[in-house]
Amino acid sequence: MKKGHILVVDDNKNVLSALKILLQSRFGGVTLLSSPNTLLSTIREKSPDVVLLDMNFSAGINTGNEGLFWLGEIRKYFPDLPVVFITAYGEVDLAVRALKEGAVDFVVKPWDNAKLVATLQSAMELSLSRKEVTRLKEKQQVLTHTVSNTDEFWGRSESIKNLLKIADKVAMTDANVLITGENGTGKEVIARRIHRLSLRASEPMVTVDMGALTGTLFESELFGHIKGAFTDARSDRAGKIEAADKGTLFLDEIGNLDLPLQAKLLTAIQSREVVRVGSNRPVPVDIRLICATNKNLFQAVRDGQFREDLLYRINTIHIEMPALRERREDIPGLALYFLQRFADKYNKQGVRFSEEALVRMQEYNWPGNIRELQHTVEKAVILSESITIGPGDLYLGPGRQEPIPDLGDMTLEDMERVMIENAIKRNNSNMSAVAKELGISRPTLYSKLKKFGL
Ligand SMILES: Nc1ncnc2c1ncn2[C@@H]1O[C@H](COP(=O)(O)OP(=O)(O)OP(=O)(O)O)[C@@H](O)[C@H]1O
Repeated sequence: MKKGHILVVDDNKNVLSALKILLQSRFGGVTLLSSPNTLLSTIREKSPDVVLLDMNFSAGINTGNEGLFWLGEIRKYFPDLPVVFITAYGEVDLAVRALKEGAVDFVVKPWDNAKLVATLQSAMELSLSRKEVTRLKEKQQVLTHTVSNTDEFWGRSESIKNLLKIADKVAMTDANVLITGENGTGKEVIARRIHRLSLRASEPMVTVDMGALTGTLFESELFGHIKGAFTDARSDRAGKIEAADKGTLFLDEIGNLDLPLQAKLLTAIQSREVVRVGSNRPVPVDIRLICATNKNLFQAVRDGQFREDLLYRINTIHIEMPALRERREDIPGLALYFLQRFADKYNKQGVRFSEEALVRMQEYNWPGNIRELQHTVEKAVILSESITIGPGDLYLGPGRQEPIPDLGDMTLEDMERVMIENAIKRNNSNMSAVAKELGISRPTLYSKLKKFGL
């Protein structure tokens, strides 16, 4: 399919008609202008992807100043719109000046058709990727402004108060932050809060889930690629690191990154530059890095699975999210917060918890943490037939409400092991059910089984 819209500005009628014939068979649309006087209003009206601009318009004057003037105007009002100059033979010095002032390329008259089309096509790809970045930034701004403080509820426990104090203080700096903690403890929520309170809040926070992609695709997702770098690379594309320029890059599940990519990421962080796949041209980037993981990266370093120098780079400030069972005093507040939210969403105003339901929630261990509490409350609001949600409406399952055993001298690891062993027994070794009950993914469960030799 033909795509892209080219605006051609040249005072020579013959040039215009020749270009029209050539370009309309290759691009989605062509607009011709014989004088630049209405250039800005035409751009506003037609939204072209590329402007092909002559350097001289007044008869007898060939200083190129007119072209440069109009280039300046376009850059002022439409900074993302690529401009390609068309110059007379012998004006190459002038064209070089135009490149310095922001034109993306130039072609010399009389032009070679194939070369001209190729030049416009790559300018158009540039235009599309600039538009994509702008779109992402705008979208992010909308998100940043619609997520207000009321979308967070933290609680009053000492551990949470201390954590928020550190997070809010570090937000204003550009320090890299590592957030660790079990699944569902709010690592992403705290990352968003740090971004929102930072000086970069009007720029995007770009999230990359390091567990979702592998190999070249992943590398290109992070670093971008140039056309032809691999089979599916049909055009130049900026990666997520470039898209986060001037904003925050949130790398979720950083513990899943393999060693070769850890080395590339480290180089990018140290040099503050990225090199797109297939290119050797570094592009400068200005990012604030926030990483999250549920893995113990210090252990991963000892096991040779994570680079120590990278860990040292990403954890200038380390925030450890407490598990919900370690701050039980916050459970009722969080439950009521979610109750209010879902009562509004499902139009069940007036719905409330019975005393027993609140006690049961406070005693329960919440292996899936806040995410599990949120789902439990949502399900209860949807399914409960009375205005009062009782313990039975929480569907926490009999196995999950066992009294907390006397922990004696047990370490955190011992407890984890016992929890896994009990869950395996309860679920007759059905590993999907075990993972679900514990609120962790199957790969996480298997790596824990391996670790404990179960
Ligand atoms: N302080 C909070 N206030 C309100 N909701 C929260 C809070 N913390 C977490 N949540 C909710 O709990 C869910 C899990 O939070 P989040 O995704 O931030 O956890 P996570 O630790 O990043 O999880 P994972 O490790 O599984 O990616 C989300 O739906 C989030 O909205």
